[in-house]
Amino acid sequence: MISPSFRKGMLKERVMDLASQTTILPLLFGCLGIFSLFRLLQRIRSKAYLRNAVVVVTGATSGLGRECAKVFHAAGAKLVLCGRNVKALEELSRELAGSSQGQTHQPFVVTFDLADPGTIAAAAAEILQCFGYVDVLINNAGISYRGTISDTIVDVDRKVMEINYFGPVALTKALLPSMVERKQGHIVAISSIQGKISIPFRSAYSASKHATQAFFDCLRAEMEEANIKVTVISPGYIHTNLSVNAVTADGSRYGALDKNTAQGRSAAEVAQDVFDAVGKKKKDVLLTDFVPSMAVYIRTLAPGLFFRIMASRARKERKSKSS
Ligand SMILES: NC(=O)C1=CN([C@@H]2O[C@H](COP(=O)(O)OP(=O)(O)OC[C@H]3O[C@@H](n4cnc5c(N)ncnc54)[C@H](OP(=O)(O)O)[C@@H]3O)[C@@H](O)[C@H]2O)C=CC1
Ligand SMILES: CCCCCCCCCCCCCCCC(=O)OCC(=O)COP(=O)(O)O
Repeated sequence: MISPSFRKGMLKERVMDLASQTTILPLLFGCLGIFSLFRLLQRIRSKAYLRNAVVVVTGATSGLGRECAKVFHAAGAKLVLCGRNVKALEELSRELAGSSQGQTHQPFVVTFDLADPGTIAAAAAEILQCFGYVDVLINNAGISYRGTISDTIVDVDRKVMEINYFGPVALTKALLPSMVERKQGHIVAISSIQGKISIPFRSAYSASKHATQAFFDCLRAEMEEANIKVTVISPGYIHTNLSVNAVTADGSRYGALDKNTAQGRSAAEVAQDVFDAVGKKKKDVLLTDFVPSMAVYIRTLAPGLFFRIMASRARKERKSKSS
């Protein structure tokens, strides 16, 4: 037998439930609606920012650079494609022109070697001649490295620093005055999670990416007054030829696709993230899975633990190579 007071309590609870549902549900849908609208507006703003913008992509012959070229071109950017291989760049330029949907622009091609400091000023002048100015410079070109510090000749350290650090720095400095004059511009550096943490057997690569992070962080602060935006993007593994083209201790090509790289994210997907980050004028972006992201936090908050993990990683890798 249910007592009248108990029944009354239940009834009160049901009424309260119904009331809370009727207020919470519309509130929830309202918030979702506002959030979706906000994201839509953000996407429209990003696209408007990059439509008809002059975007320079270095390392456009393959991997992430090639995919960035596709994404930015499809969004209506005016591209300048850079690399060493003129045939590959012209092929890409034709492919982009052929795939055009909506209002797109025929890309220009500028070839130069980032490892040759003497070519960069002339390359920058050629880039500026394409459309008369540059809105966005994407410093994407780079090479990786594999080797032990003890076996690696210093020329290899210099080569990696030249391509990954001094080259992009020189190109940025050469294009900066015209951006400052226009009080408008955006510099993007494709770094790596290895610009935030060092992992064994990648000394030269990791050092070049740490230097990249530091330089472009300084640039962001110094250029704020001139309205020049700076975005540093730090991806984890991407499925590209980066490991195949990596340089080794004696300067020879590594020549193999590593398992980690093969299992990495698709370059097209990462290029879309790069587009979104640039469109939103983000300052610093990590594009990695949970574990590498955690590694960045552990390096900062518990460095001792991070160093132990890295030492154990080095021991294991050395053991697996010697067996
Ligand atoms: N793949 C990955 O796992 C990750 C990559 N990154 C970064 O992404 C960027 C792109 O690499 P990714 O696409 O993976 O690798 P790829 O090897 O596919 O592409 C590298 C690009 O850099 C260009 N390049 C290399 N050396 C030179 C040079 N001396 N002068 C001019 N251009 C040069 C290459 O052009 P060319 O035809 O002239 O050789 C190529 O277009 C790099 O900065 C890399 O460090 C960051 C994190 C992870
Ligand atoms: C939840 C506990 C977390 C514990 C953290 C353990 C630390 C794990 C170390 C993870 C290292 C990740 C390295 C990622 C490296 C990477 O993504 O590099 C990208 C590249 O630039 C690829 O270049 P490469 O030539 O090295 O293939």
